[in-house]
Amino acid sequence: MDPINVFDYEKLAREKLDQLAWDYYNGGSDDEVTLRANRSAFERIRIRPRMLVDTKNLDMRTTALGTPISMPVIVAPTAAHSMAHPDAEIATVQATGNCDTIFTASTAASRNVVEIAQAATGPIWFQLYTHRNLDFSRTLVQRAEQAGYRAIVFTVDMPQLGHRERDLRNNFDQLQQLPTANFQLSEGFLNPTERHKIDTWETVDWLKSVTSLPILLKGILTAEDALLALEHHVDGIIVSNHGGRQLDGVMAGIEALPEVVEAVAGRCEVYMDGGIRRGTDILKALALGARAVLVGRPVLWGLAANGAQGVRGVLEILRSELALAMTLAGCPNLASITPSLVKIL
Ligand SMILES: Cc1cc2nc3c(=O)[nH]c(=O)nc-3n(C[C@H](O)[C@H](O)[C@H](O)COP(=O)(O)O)c2cc1C
Ligand SMILES: CCCCCCC(=O)C(=O)O
Repeated sequence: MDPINVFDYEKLAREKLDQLAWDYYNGGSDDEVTLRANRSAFERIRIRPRMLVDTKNLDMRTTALGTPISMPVIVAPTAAHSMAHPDAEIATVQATGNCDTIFTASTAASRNVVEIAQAATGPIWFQLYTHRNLDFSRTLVQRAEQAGYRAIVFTVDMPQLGHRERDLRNNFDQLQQLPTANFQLSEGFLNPTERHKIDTWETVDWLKSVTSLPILLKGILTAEDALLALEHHVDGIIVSNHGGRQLDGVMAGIEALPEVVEAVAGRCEVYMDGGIRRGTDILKALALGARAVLVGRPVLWGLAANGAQGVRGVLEILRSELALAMTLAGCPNLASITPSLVKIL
């Protein structure tokens, strides 16, 4: 039977992936409290649907930093897609473009920034982890800009890798063993373990000085940091706990979203990720002020299950679930999805 929800893709991925890849993809840090919270927090938010609303001409199109997208769903940056499928990021970027939305390429992708751009069939963003050698990072960012990426997503929640016990038990040292391609782009091979360990707010200023692309900070969870992000003139914030893979015990993305949205007060775009698995999850995130959501693992499950077709299958399921949720909640368009649509228990 064809998958009818993204959890069906998760089961198919489980059958295809070896234990090491499965654990790397699906695992979180420490006790995985935050990983579970990313899902369970959605259950504490209930929808207040409106009846007898004309939703015949349902419209879920929006823009992300000015780029038109067909639905408020964007593909999150995730490392090393070659562990899921030999077509790797080439399949993912093409399937995402064919769904008319944005693909975010990870610094730790298994294909390099230029190859991914050349294969793209739609808009792309580039996610940055800085390198100890900031000249290398500058070159990477500028290469992304030249290759046609439309924004830089600077991930700020990883001064160091989280304590991922599944990977430790599998003897999987990500920093040494992840199949990454960008680190081989420059003068000779640069070891991916040579991450820049001292990102500070000055790094945001540095980034602004080396690119004219809009900058989003990914990994913000508090009003305090959202205000600092505004002081440093970012264009967008992605409320995220890195899929429960960094500091265990932090708030779920959906729990942190309202305080960030309130602090930002419309001064930049706010996105969220973590645990989005259903159209109703997307509806709740939009009601709490996200402009769009990002999805991580479900895309990897689709890729593992059936390459580009699987990625497209996952994104189309999310689209049709969101359409149904909007119809049943009486929301003909995204503007009609407001905080009054939800009640937090
Ligand atoms: C296997 C895996 C690899 C990831 N790699 C990156 C990465 O390279 N850069 C990054 O900013 N976030 C990375 N993330 C975090 C995602 O961008 C995103 O925040 C998270 O997966 C969202 O949660 P979800 O998987 O529940 O949708 C990764 C997540 C996973 C599961
Ligand atoms: C440059 C090597 C670090 C890769 C980390 C990938 C990642 O973000 C993850 O969550 O895993």
